Amino acid sequence: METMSWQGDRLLLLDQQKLPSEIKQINCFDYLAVADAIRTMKVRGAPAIGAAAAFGMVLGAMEFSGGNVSALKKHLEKVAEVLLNTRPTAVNLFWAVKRMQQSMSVHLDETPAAVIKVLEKEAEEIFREDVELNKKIGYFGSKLIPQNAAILTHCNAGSLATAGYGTAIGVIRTAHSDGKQVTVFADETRPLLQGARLTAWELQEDRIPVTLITDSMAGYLMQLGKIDLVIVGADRIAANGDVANKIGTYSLAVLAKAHAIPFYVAAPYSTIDMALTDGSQIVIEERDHEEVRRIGGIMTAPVGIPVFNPAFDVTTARLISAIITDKGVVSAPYQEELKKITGGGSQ
Ligand SMILES: CSC[C@@H](O)[C@@H](O)C(=O)COP(=O)(O)O
Repeated sequence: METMSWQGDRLLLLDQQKLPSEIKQINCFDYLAVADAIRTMKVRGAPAIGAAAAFGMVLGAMEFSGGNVSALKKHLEKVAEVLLNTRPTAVNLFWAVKRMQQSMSVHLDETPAAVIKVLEKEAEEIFREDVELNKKIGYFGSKLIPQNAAILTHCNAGSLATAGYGTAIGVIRTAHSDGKQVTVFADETRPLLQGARLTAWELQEDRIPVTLITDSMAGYLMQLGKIDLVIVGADRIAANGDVANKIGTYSLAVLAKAHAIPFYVAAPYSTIDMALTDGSQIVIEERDHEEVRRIGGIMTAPVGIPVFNPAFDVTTARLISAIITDKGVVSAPYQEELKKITGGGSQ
């Protein structure tokens, strides 16, 4: 089942809040619905958020009536602001919206209808390109995966988190199809259980062997020698190689280092933010405290108990064995290599 599909007049999204107990699709007929789906994590995962926002820009443009192209451009600045204010950490969102705005900048002497067509083509290209990038990440990453490897992953960096195929899960998927007999341990990923609800489901659907563990079991499994490597996705990679990813990723990287286990990050170029010199500059989203007080909507803590709920953390570059990108595998020192991958540009 596809994460999203563009229907010409609306964006169809697989509602990831409902998975795996319900397979439900939602129609987004306007950009506000797309913004809401991103904010409420019906669509989530850095590249998927970027692609959804690109289609949100198209829907925003389609809602524009009357006026010339410069009025459309102004209207789209408002649309972009709404989309960009949904979630702060994944840079792919900012990258995709900026790319959409740039795509129209060379068509400003055309009619609004023609510009809307340009925007639609660009969003479709962002979507198509993401699948292609993931397959390249899979190709480069699979070479790092030994035969019979037991792989630990966190959150969901699979086809659900992207336009398709996945980044970290894309590497696992390629290694599996290369005949490497891999087995996966999926962290459940509190508080929203992307590992339990999404990764476990996605891998089971694809018949890739997967065992679910709670987040706190990872260290014990490493101590028992049951994990050969860790691979995760990323929401934003700073110029020095520091990586923001789902909360809990940093703890895994520290554990992996303590047990001398390789710790890999897989991400496309659109996740690299050369404008930030290091991870301390990454804005970490803090989400609703009820997400921690409840599991699956059921209260598991005293009413009103103080909570801290950062959705991401930053793993320092020195803990990362290598970053697997669509242009190849890079290792420390990261700055020069990441610059080459992005062409030196910032988002
Ligand atoms: C290819 S997805 C990479 C990351 O976006 C993923 O690991 C992650 O942290 C997702 O967080 P989420 O809060 O579910 O959007």
